This record gives sequence, structure tokens and C-alpha cells, in this order.
Amino acid sequence: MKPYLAAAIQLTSVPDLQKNLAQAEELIELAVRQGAELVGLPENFSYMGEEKDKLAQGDAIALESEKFLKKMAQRFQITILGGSFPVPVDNTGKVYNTTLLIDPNGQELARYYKVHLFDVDVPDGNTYRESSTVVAGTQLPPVHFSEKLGNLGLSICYDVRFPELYRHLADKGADIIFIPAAFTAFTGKDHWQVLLQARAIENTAYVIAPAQTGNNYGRRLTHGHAVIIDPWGVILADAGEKPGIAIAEIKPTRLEQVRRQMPSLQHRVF
Ligand SMILES: O=C(O)CNC(=O)[C@H](CS)NC(=O)CCC(=O)C(=O)O
Repeated sequence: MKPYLAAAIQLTSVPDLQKNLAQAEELIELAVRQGAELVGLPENFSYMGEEKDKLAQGDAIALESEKFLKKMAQRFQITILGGSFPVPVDNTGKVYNTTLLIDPNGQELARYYKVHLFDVDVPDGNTYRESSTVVAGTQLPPVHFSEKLGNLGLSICYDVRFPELYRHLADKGADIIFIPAAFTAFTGKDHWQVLLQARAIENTAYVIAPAQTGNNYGRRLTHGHAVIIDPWGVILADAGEKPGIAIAEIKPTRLEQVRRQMPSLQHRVF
């Protein structure tokens, strides 16, 4: 592993597939021009909208999203995480909330279906029932082993509240953990940064957290603040509240240093 730049992209995805892909492409290009070799897109990067509309267009969204990720990876010679997009599940009328890691040749490196579904009545009056349209994955997320970029662990959004999933990634050797999200503005203001820093600190790993921001559709407001966090928990870059990018250097020497200074992973009892 050598030092390199990683970018977490922040979007306001709306109920318009082509518009979202165009917005994503612009920001990927910006990240690449600044030197990023690893780029992450947020949860539902290609479509944020009413559940019924997302389902109705499920096949097109899945097909176009995967095609787009492979095209971007090859054109810009980057490794790219498609934070998430819906992939229809046969005979269910539902989808998997899916994240996909693609290499610069356009080859799939890893895939994960979101395990924890956001079925929550948020105190701001909004009700979320992700399970009404999404089938929960049943497998823990993979870690992709890369000599060049470090070991990359996957997860999605609401997973961030379940530390056992990240301990699994750490056990598998994750150096860098992706947490692409569409956090609600209401929960995000109090929980987002704290949870992300905790996952970085307790697993002494980098966290790359691409995000949705602003008013995506109807009353859906997302928190923004795509961030990159180092293994000590320091926020290296924060995209703020507008669409944009958070970009920072991933350094193997920093990983080694923090793991030496704070060897908590080696002191586990349970
Ligand atoms: O809503 C959509 O259109 C697309 N789906 C999402 O954004 C997903 C599932 S509803 N959102 C989350 O998991 C938010 C978690 C969260 O905010 C928390 O844990 O506090």
C-alpha cells in the first residue's frame, strides 16, 4: 500500500436517474482532477424518490447504475464504490439495497446487500419503512484485499449504528471502511459524526463516508457532511452541506502509527 488520495462524493440525488448520473459524473471528474484514485458515491446515488417510483423503475436504475460505475472506473482509471442503488430481487417485487466496488478495468471487486433496514419513526414526524420495498441481505459485508489501496470494507448507512458489523470488518483486516449514506437531517445533526468517528476510532481504520445532502424529494431532507476520517478519529475532510467532495490522503504510515500508539484491536477480550 502506498499513500493516495480518496474522495467521498456528496450529492442531492432526486427522482431523476439521468440527472443524478450527470451530477455524479461532474463530481467524480472534479475528484479525479484533484488526484483521487479511490472514489465513493453515497447511498442511493442514482435515485432518491418515493419508494413506489423507485420500485417501478427498479430494473432501469439497477442496469444504468452498474453500467455507469464501470464506465466511470474505466474512463478515469479509478476504483469506485457505488454507495448504493436498488437491485430487484426475483419474485419479491422488492430490491436489495446494494453497494458495488469496481476496479479501474471495470471489473466487480465486491458487492454487499444492506443487512440493517431503516424501519424507524423519526421524532420529526417522518416515518421510514425501508423493509416495505427492500429485502434485507443475510451475509456480513466483504473486505476486498488490495495491495495498492489497502483492505477495503463495505457497509451502508444505517449499518453504522451496529458496531458488531464493523468489528467483523476489522477482524477481516479492513484498513479503510466505506459508510455511504443518506442520513436524515434530523438524526444526522446529533448522530452522524459521532457514530462515524466511533467506528474509525474503535477499529483504528480510515472511514470514507459519502453522503446525500439537502432536499431530495417531498419532505426528505438529508444531512450532508460527507467526510473522510483517519484511524485516530480526526476528520480530514468534510464536504459541508452543498453537493461537492471531501478529499483526503490515505496513508499507510498513519495507519501503522495509530495502531502502534493505540493497540486496542490487540487487547480484545471478547
Ligand atoms: O429514503 C430514501 O429515499 C432512500 N433510503 C435511504 O435513504 C436509507 C433507507 S430509508 N436511509 C437510511 O438508512 C437512513 C439512516 C439514518 O438516517 C439513521 O440511521 O439515522
